[in-house]
Amino acid sequence: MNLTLHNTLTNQKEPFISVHPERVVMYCCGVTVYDNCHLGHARSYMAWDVLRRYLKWCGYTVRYVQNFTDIDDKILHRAIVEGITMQEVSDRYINAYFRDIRRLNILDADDYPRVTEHIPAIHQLIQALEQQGYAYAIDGDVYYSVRQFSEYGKLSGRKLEQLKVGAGGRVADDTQDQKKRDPFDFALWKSAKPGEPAWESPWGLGRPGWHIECSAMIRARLGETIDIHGGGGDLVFPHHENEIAQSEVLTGQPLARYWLHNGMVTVNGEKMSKSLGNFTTIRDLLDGGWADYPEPVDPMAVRLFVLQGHYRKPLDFTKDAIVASINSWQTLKAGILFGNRHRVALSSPFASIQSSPQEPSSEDPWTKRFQSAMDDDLNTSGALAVLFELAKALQREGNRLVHEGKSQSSPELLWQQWQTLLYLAQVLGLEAKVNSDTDEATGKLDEAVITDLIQQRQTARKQRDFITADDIRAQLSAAGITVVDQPDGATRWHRH
Ligand SMILES: Nc1ncnc2c1ncn2[C@@H]1O[C@H](COP(=O)(O)OP(=O)(O)OP(=O)(O)O)[C@@H](O)[C@H]1O
Ligand SMILES: [Zn+2]
Repeated sequence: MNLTLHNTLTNQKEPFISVHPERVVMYCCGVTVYDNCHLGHARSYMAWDVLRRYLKWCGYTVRYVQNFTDIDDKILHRAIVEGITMQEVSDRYINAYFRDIRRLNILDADDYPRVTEHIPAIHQLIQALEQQGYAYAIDGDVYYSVRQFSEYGKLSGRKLEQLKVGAGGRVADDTQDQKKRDPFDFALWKSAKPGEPAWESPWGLGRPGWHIECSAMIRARLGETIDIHGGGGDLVFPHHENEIAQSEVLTGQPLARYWLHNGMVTVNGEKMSKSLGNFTTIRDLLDGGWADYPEPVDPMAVRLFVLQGHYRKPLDFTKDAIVASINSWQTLKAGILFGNRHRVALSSPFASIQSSPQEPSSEDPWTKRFQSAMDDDLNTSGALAVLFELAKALQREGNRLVHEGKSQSSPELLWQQWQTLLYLAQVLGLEAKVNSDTDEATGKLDEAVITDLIQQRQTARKQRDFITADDIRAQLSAAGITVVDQPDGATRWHRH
């Protein structure tokens, strides 16, 4: 196990060593649930999903917790506009979060704490800070006294003197800010304004500030020190800096050993964000609702788009980049479905396809290269290069099978390469679902494979390569598919 991860705290790549040798505890800041998720959110959660899958493959038991911010000015604003409660807004967008994020094959977290469920834990933490002189209350508001924490700024590398006054985060409020003893202080608890949802507290009716929620939820659900804390790079300051300040002054322990931050998805160089209005939702992208490319995009192509870049770097969202990923996915998918497509021709090891692929040996050269790329701070583009090489090698053999009736490598070797491809692709969450109506025992082709073959045949016909076109027709016919060319140039098919 040689995993190195870039730690924002030290600004360098460090060997990963967990607190407990077999377990990894991870927390990542979740979404504020007032709207549908966009591609920026998808990128963040995909990065942690890949890290989690990789850690599991490395043999760790991973506990992964991700919160939902369900108290926030933006949620409240939406509730007022729609004439519904804050909880109705957050419930709706929590459901939407699951609907969208699961389509991208991002695994569910082990736990999704919500702020509204942690009000007592938040009170306890604020009280402890107050008792020890790190927080003070004024007129029902409570503030963290930043100058009391000598290490403030250690994550972002900023010195207090350089900080912009009033950068308290998105919960900052002008009138309340005027009460602070020091402009750098930030709100832990905010007194209720008329008509706002509010909770009883030792300081009167109010609601928590934004930063305190993560400190309180980590403490309540995971303890004093976790292994990995993740989030977008835009959260380093002030959010994560404040989380450290709130938690570490009390425990004297690091809140997290490794702080990981993903780069932003950008549009023309600017962060994709709801507030800037330059966002594309996951849903629109997957359902053909993106004006630049009004066709449904395969969720796996979106995954490829994200994983082709390094998680720490900015990722510019353009039509060209998405189209390139759609095409790359076709290549990888053909490799992933190699066994399903050629099982009849290859018979023996392909006769019974298992539902989960066989784990490759650690001595396998493809696997070693994949692993060393991933060990290098999750170099997913390097890992993908290995998958593409495997897919292309299989594709060449597939073509031989179709054209020459036999492959160059033995079916056993092809089986092994194919299993390695399937297995490693799954470590990155890349899977081509075989339709449920596929009858694997009889070797029937599933729809994705058929459509793919028909597309290949159409391309061959356009290029006047009628031998390949006829081969594909024969292959489909052998699998029980009749191909009918329509007068308008389209091709239909049915099972015979
Ligand atoms: N454009 C983006 N690229 C990458 N990560 C992002 C992007 N936008 C948000 N994130 C990350 O997604 C997670 C949840 O974000 P959150 O709900 O706080 O959204 P946000 O930053 O307020 O976005 P918005 O301004 O669009 O509402 C955070 O870790 C955040 O850093
Ligand atoms: Zn957080």
